[in-house]
Amino acid sequence: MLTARGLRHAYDTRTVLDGIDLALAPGEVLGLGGPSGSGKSTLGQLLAGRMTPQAGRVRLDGAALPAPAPGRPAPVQYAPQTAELAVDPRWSVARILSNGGPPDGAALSALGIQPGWHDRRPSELSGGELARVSLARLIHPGLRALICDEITAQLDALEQAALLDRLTGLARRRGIGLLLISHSAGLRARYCTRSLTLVARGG
Ligand SMILES: Nc1ncnc2c1ncn2[C@@H]1O[C@H](COP(=O)(O)OP(=O)(O)OP(=O)(O)O)[C@@H](O)[C@H]1O
Repeated sequence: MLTARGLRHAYDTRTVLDGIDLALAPGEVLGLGGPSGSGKSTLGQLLAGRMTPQAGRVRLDGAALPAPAPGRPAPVQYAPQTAELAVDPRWSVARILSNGGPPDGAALSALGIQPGWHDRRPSELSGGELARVSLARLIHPGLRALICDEITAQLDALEQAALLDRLTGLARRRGIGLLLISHSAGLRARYCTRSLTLVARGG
């Protein structure tokens, strides 16, 4: 179980999040909405340990998130909106997929990663294919929670459904908690068992 208690975060003097509590159970698909600038990406990065909250704490099964180490991928991963910016454009798909350790074969097959893509560069994939590769590189046997930050915002409806059907199925089978950050209430209603909404803070 990934939990957050009393999270607070400010950029300079501007408080973006304050008093945020959240729990993400294994295999749960939880939605996170809220207006632009309300702090969804900030919260996602705090939950994945990419930033440290100025107050409050994030815990995985009651313990602090482990520090990243070579050969030990983080149990909570953050998938950003723009897959192109998350991968090295000079690398082959095979290299991208094996960068954090041996590729997780079952995850590759669940996400529909084709062997024929392995020798290609990111620019030689469609947006939907690259989004799948970008997600697959984050999935490993020890993954407990995946924070998905508007990962389908740049995809058409068919690609969006193909990716989210595959990803939510995999997460439920493996007991991976998914946080789906999305502006789309329809998407959250379709894929999430429940949804939280951040409100914009003044000033
Ligand atoms: N590194 C930063 N330095 C200063 N301010 C930042 C930084 N990152 C985000 N902010 C500000 O914090 C607020 C929350 O940003 P955040 O990206 O978390 O919101 P969001 O809800 O994800 O927005 P969107 O839906 O548009 O992606 C915004 O006003 C943003 O300008």
